[in-house]
Amino acid sequence: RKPSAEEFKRQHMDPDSPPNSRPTYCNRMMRRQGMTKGSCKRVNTFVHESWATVKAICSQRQMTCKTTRRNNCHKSSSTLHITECRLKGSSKYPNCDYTTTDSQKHIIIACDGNPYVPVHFDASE
Ligand SMILES: Nc1ncnc2c1ncn2[C@@H]1O[C@H](C(=O)NS(=O)(=O)C[C@H]2[C@@H](O)[C@H](n3ccc(=O)[nH]c3=O)O[C@@H]2CO)[C@@H](O)[C@H]1O
Repeated sequence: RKPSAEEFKRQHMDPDSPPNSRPTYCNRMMRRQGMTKGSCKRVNTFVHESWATVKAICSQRQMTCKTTRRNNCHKSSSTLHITECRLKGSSKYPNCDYTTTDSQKHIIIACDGNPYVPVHFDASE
């Protein structure tokens, strides 16, 4: 599927819920957002900030992406509230079982298109 802002929002935006360290958050959200169909997505980060805040990262200085050699990545100037979901080793499809880890980290996203908007979550640090 072509990466798009809508795809980014579906996979990575959860502005309405505060950082959520309930252990079931990831199991619920990964299913609700459609990332456990066909296979269990291994790693996924949800960002508990507004779309305006995340969109604004695209105007930060561009940098080389961590996961590709493209240079349309941008790092947030401040740390953001995120929840990282990581598939447990013991998890067996279709029961996708995730760890839920809250943190406040800088995020690195790729932006594309006109308007120039977030399309890919690259990394956090
Ligand atoms: N520069 C670009 N510019 C424009 N587009 C670009 C660019 N780069 C890729 N795409 C496209 O994006 C699409 C895509 O899904 N890429 S993905 O690497 O698999 C996404 C990762 C991420 O969702 C998740 N993850 C990972 C770490 C973490 O901390 N948190 C976390 O959530 O895991 C996934 C796998 O790592 C794909 O179509 C690719 O072509």
